[in-house]
Amino acid sequence: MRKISIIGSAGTLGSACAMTISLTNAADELCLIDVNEALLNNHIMDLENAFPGKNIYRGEYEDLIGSSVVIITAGVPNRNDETSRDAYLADNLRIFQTIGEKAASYAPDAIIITASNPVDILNYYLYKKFGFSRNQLIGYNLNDSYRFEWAIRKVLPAEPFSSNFYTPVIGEHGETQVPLFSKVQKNGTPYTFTAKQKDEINKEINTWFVRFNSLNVPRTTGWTTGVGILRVVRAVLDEEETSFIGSSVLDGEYQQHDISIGVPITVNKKGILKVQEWELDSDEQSAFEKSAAKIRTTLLTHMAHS
Ligand SMILES: NC(=O)c1ccc[n+]([C@@H]2O[C@H](COP(=O)([O-])OP(=O)(O)OC[C@H]3O[C@@H](n4cnc5c(N)ncnc54)[C@H](O)[C@@H]3O)[C@@H](O)[C@H]2O)c1
Repeated sequence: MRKISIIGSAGTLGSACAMTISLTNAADELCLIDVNEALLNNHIMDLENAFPGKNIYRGEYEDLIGSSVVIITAGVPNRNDETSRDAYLADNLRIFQTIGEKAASYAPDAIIITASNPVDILNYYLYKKFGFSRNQLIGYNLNDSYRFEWAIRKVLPAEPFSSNFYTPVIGEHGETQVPLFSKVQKNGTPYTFTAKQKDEINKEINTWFVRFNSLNVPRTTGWTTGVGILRVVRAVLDEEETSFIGSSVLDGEYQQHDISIGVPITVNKKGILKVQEWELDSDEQSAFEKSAAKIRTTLLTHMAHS
């Protein structure tokens, strides 16, 4: 019995995840939770018509019982004038106090996929405050790797759509993210970039968040995230091991402790089995260390008060 619950499911991300999951056979039961009852009922009336053979319903926190996977996309509304996801931290920490308590009491053994921002901090908060083990907690940051591929395709001349790219991004899900040019593969073969190409690709990545917000529409990236979270959900329901980048609480890997940050992880239905320790180029290593230092500073500033 594969029961998936989504907290924040009336929102852009949560409803997109409900849709992408419903399009597959990933869940036998989909429990949707949100404080915005009217909007959630609107989604449910729509989804149950689209998928009449599926068990999709509005739940309360008690209905988290029996969940194999809990996806958290709850958060305060997006604002267009922010340049950093950290701007939502204080408000979302308050929301996570309740969500963390409820998830820990009703679904203590579930795999928890957190998407709410800032994702590295909130994933670590769940670990530190509510007794989840680190293998249960995955912070969702795959959009960064998807965006790296998008930027590469934008910059490389006439790259056919049939080319298959592997484009991992580690570090913070934020301004200090680290695209791993040294690990990019095209059709399974390492790909080498010129310095100019790297600069152009970095520019696309580094200006993306501000450009997206400057459209002056408060909607976040529901489609990208719905696609990526489905991938993570399938991986954590499977006996087989899969690897991808996720934010994980570290315990000595990459010489880091007491933070959650984007790293390569191996997962299956038991959650995170292993953090893979890749050898990084020296510039990537120092960028990763800077990224970890930024997360640690934010944690020290905010967690002291929570
Ligand atoms: N990790 C990523 O890649 C990624 C990508 C996009 C957005 N995000 C983040 O995901 C979060 C959600 O984004 P969105 O666009 O779906 O926002 P949204 O405003 O559309 O939806 C958030 C939902 O959370 C609900 N909510 C608030 N407090 C709640 C609570 N205590 N319990 C249950 N539900 C609650 C709201 O009613 C709302 O429906 C934001 O923090 C956003 O920054 C992360």
